[in-house]
Amino acid sequence: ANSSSLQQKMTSTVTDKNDSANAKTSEDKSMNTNGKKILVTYFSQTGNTRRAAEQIHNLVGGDIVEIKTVTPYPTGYNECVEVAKQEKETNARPVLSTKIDNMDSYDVIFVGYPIWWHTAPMAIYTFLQSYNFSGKTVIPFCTSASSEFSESMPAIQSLCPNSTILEGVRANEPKEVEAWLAKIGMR
Ligand SMILES: Cc1cc2nc3c(=O)[nH]c(=O)nc-3n(C[C@H](O)[C@H](O)[C@H](O)COP(=O)(O)O)c2cc1C
Repeated sequence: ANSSSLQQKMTSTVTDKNDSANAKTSEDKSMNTNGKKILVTYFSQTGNTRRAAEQIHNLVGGDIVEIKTVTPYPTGYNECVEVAKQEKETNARPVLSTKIDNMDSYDVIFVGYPIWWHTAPMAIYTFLQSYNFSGKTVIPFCTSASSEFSESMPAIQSLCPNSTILEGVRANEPKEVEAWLAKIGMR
């Protein structure tokens, strides 16, 4: 391949690469993406998970997409808690407005969400059931008030039965996010 088409390929694979945040060698960078197409997805009601997703995206590159529901959740905390409780109890699948047409082209999908009622929000259940993640690498992360990441693991495991699921993290602390990405070989 000539250098300009290679360049094009690299930039379409790795967009928004934050070089100043990535002190590693170019060899490490290419190992990180190594022909793998990365997608960072997240659901966030109040912005915490969005911040974590943006940090991850800055560090690993790839594309980033917010998972949104057709019906927004109430902005009031108590009201939102009630709706979420109802959805969990009825095993609801809230309809998403987010559609990712080229999901097949991604190899590695980060999936971020707040812990709601000790699991992932039901919107994440809808999301993970909307695509075929077989053979793909799924990397979950959450934010929470106090719950451990592991509370959401049974949901992710049952929703992605044929995926390689890498160790997830509670991504509240930016420092821990960096350490975690290094640990799972994504930096
Ligand atoms: C409906 C609802 C349920 C929640 N349930 C839990 C929970 O079970 N455990 C916990 O530690 N935090 C819980 N929280 C707190 C959120 O997980 C936490 O604030 C998270 O960082 C919010 O992420 P976001 O800003 O991306 O929406 C809940 C919040 C809401 C709105």
